[in-house]
Amino acid sequence: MALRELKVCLLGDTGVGKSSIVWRFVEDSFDPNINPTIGASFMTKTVQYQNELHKFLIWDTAGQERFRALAPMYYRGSAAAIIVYDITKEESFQTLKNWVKELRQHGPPNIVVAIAGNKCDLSDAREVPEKDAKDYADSIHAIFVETSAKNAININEVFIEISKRIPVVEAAGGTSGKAFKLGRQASESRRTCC
Ligand SMILES: Nc1nc2c(ncn2[C@@H]2O[C@H](COP(=O)(O)OP(=O)(O)OP(=O)(O)O)[C@@H](O)[C@H]2O)c(=O)[nH]1
Repeated sequence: MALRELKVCLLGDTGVGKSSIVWRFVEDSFDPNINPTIGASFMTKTVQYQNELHKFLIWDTAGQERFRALAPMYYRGSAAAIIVYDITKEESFQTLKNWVKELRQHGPPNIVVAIAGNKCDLSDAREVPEKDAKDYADSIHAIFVETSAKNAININEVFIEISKRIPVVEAAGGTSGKAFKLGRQASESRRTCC
């Protein structure tokens, strides 16, 4: 079975739950006292997707402003970016829009963008309506899902949706296996910028 390495970075304000999402995905656990990330942290997880193995190389960036300038090191060369906001913090949704702009200007041209509205277990304190976020995600052709790292809601789904949007690698020109071409994306057409 073919193994593909997919570099993925997580972006978003501090405290929105980026590390908790990664921890839930890789270790299937939740630490309520997790510390803020310093710089960035790295974890991997391999999952089967159709007839391929997808090894996610996950860079979890620090959301604090003082680390912001480091982000390009992590989104450069990424197959996908998961931009996280906190559904109980409107400000974190505005920050997300700034990350989308930055990726458009400086990110890889074909990067898959996934928007994760985290802490959906706190819907009583919601500040960002799900429909507004979904409409915005649709307008930029991004994956959208509301997640809860705490209650393990929709975490695997984010990565499955990314796998679905990664262009298929097809053998081209006979059976030598030496030449490859990128196939059309399985899902809807989308802008090439993000
Ligand atoms: N209720 C709830 N709390 C969460 C959830 N995800 C994370 N948290 C809490 O939110 C706080 C921040 O989580 P982190 O995962 O450290 O956030 P981060 O985005 O990685 O923050 P930085 O590393 O500073 O960028 C922690 O106290 C977590 O326990 C969630 O889905 N629901």
